Amino acid sequence: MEEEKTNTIKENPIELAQQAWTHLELVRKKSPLIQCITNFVSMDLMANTLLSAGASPAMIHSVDEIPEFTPKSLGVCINAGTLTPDWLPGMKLAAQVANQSKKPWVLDPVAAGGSSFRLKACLELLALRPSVVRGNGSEILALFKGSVDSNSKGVDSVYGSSDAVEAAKSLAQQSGSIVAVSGAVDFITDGDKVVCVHNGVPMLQKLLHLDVLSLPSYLPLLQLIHPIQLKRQHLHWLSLVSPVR
Ligand SMILES: Nc1ncnc2c1ncn2[C@@H]1O[C@H](COP(=O)(O)OP(=O)(O)O)[C@@H](O)[C@H]1O
Ligand SMILES: Cc1ncsc1CCOP(=O)(O)O
Repeated sequence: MEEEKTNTIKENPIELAQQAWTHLELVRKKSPLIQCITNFVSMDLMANTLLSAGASPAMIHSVDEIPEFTPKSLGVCINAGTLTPDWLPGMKLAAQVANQSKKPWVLDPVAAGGSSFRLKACLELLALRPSVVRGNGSEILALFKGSVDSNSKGVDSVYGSSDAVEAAKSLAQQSGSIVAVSGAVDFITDGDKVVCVHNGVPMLQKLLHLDVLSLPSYLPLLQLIHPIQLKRQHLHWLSLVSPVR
């Protein structure tokens, strides 16, 4: 059904696995620096996951350091999970410095539809044109509609990922970002093509930050693989290197 509605891409799984391995080896060889501005809940896990991939994480969020530090990183991950007003300027500055230094950055708009403050902050970050936006169905729909969801359950989604595919495509077209929606099927779109990743495990809904689309910290690593521009086929390897699958 989803595949009929969307302009989906069929990939050769063996070729993808080979590419994924090559990419992982490259990450291990280069050990790139990834800056993360993320939530207090999964901060440790994000750092350890990046280390396990072979990267070098740095949880650095002070506006006093970002102008010097962000250009040294390969890419930046910005997660709004435990957002407070005092962290927002650092997030915005890191996004701007990343753009100026042509470094990719990923926006994880956690619980974007949960409150007016959070929604406004996530929309302001979205306006800074992230390379990748990664959210669950509720988060992507909230960004697309630009409205708070009265049914919001905070960080959990009240919609399936397939409910948000068209919103993700429109969001990608409007923002110029690659948009990834997690759920029973993970969808990744550049606004035209849609990659469907069918290897979800229900248990992953009950774990924080252990699935690949919930590992936005991995996404800047893709800059190593394609130094010019993040491409949707490079996102596919992420589905193959999850620590849980
Ligand atoms: N119903 C499901 N069946 C199988 N896998 C799922 C299901 N829901 C989520 N997943 C898996 O869990 C991952 C995390 O999805 P999700 O729970 O939407 O993320 P988040 O923690 O950001 O809300 C997905 O990428 C997918 O692999
Ligand atoms: C439970 C919770 N509350 C605020 S952020 C958060 C965790 C979000 O998890 P992730 O970092 O995987 O998006």
